Amino acid sequence: MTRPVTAEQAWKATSGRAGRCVLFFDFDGTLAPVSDDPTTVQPVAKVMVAIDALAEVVQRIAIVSARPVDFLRDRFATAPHVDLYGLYGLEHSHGGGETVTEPAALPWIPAMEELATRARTELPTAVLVEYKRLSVALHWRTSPQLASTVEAWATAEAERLGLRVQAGRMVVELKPPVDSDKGKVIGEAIGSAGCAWYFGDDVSDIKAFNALRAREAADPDFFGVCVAVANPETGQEVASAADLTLDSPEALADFLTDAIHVLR
Ligand SMILES: O=P(O)(O)OC[C@H]1O[C@H](O[C@H]2O[C@H](CO)[C@@H](O)[C@H](O)[C@H]2O)[C@H](O)[C@@H](O)[C@@H]1O
Repeated sequence: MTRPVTAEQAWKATSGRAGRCVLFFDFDGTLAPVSDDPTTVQPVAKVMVAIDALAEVVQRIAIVSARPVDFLRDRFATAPHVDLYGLYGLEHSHGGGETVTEPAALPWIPAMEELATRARTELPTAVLVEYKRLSVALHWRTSPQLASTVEAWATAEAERLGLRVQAGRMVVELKPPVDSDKGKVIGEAIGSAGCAWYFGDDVSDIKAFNALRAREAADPDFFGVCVAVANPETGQEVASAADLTLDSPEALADFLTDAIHVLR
């Protein structure tokens, strides 16, 4: 299909191949509204209802997130058919099965634990340190004036320890130097699907968009749709890279609910 597409055109094109289509979703800011406390967020209830219904018509549904799989499993406990890719693909779990961790990342667990402890000691107490076993996220949402302090600390630690830095919405994350990102996840997880949608809100999701584009370029029969969930923090960068833009996780819930009727 020649771009730009409308939502109606995109779902219509999907309906002819729904059984060969994968729906990929980012979590924070896409399925769940952003809030100050990362530990308490939940997906929008109506999204969960729509995902359940869509799972019956599409080939597969997967979450591709920077969160650990355990966190995602807790949120998707009622939807074991949803595949989970956590920590940018360093962990995954399929069909409610065990969590598999990328072996190359395992030796980094002690360094990450130590890093989180030092972050709590060395950074201002207003910075929220989120230890995720294989990565550490440093949040300044409740104290935006600390952004440059946190970024400078993270950059210095990344250089000192040989870690990778991932920027996000009022957060910077330190990760092991293991090749894994949302683009790589999508490139591998698409498998032999004939169609895929990716929904995301943050800069790390652009790599997933690019992976769909690359697949489309390599396979003219493949149909990919990239959807941005808009927000003032990532601004135009994600929206510009997408085919379609939605206003919020709540708008995504309505969008998916409408799609059920087209795909059935
Ligand atoms: O890949 P994602 O699922 O989108 O995860 C990205 C980051 O999401 C979380 O942080 C973001 O959401 C928090 C809760 O709403 C918010 O407080 C924070 O400001 C956002 O950056 C998560 O806590 C991070 O670990 C993820 O990297």
